[in-house]
Amino acid sequence: MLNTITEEAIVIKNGAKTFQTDIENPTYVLKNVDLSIKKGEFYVLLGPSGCGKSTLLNIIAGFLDLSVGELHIVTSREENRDGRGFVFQSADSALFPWLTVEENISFGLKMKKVPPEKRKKIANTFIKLTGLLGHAKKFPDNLSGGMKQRVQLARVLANEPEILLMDEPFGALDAMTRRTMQNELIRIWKETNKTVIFVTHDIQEAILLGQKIGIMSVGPNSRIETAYDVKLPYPRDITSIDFNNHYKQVQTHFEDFSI
Ligand SMILES: Nc1ncnc2c1ncn2[C@@H]1O[C@H](COP(=O)(O)OP(=O)(O)OP(=O)(O)O)[C@@H](O)[C@H]1O
Repeated sequence: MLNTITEEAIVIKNGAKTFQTDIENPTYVLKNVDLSIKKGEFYVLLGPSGCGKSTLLNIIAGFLDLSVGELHIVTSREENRDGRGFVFQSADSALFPWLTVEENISFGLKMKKVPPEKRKKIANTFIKLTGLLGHAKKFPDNLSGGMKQRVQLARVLANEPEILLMDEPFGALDAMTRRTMQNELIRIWKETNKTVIFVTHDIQEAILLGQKIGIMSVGPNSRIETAYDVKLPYPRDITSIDFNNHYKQVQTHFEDFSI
């Protein structure tokens, strides 16, 4: 069963972003971006390299501001920023190598002055959820790429964000580990009911994961050209005829350039 979708969690109206200042006619990376993501939805941002996917994700994360337009984030937190958790492509640069798996996962809780016993309990919950049982006392250097990405995900989840922002989180993993992590992410999303925004330039990954795919046009002036619904049940079979039909339909948006 798909997660229940009831209301909007993220809305962008007529958004634009330029990194240029002090000129009269700036070049916009993003222009006329309209986006609406429902609470509990798994939304994939798909587009060619350099079109502005990470820029858009960073705007939703609050790391960057829109130059033009409106961004609305709806979470139940007093500080909306607390409602958002960001998973980076590289776990190596996100994790602290001098802390164990458990310490990495509970780091944010320690910063929030959560008492040690409660920290341990929360860390254990997410160690279990992300399949890290038996690895709590290890250091990141002694883990595989997939395990490190699990730790990063567990650390983000331990802060209980309502919105999970993921920037090509499996891009650096080998093909088999990547497939395992994709399946794990779907399981975790279903168990936790988060809103997920997932960036990729891989059409197959987009169809495998997303309920909706925001297909971005080539930059500059990139926008969400189409919000494409993937009405396939999970887990999805990449060898099925239905999957292949979706693939062909999405691919038509990218026929003029390689993504
Ligand atoms: N801080 C910055 N200052 C200036 N230009 C930037 C900055 N960040 C991104 N850009 C430019 O914005 C455009 C979009 O970059 P972005 O990284 O968002 O694209 P992307 O779609 O995520 O690319 P990729 O798939 O290759 O990671 C690029 O032309 C990039 O050079």
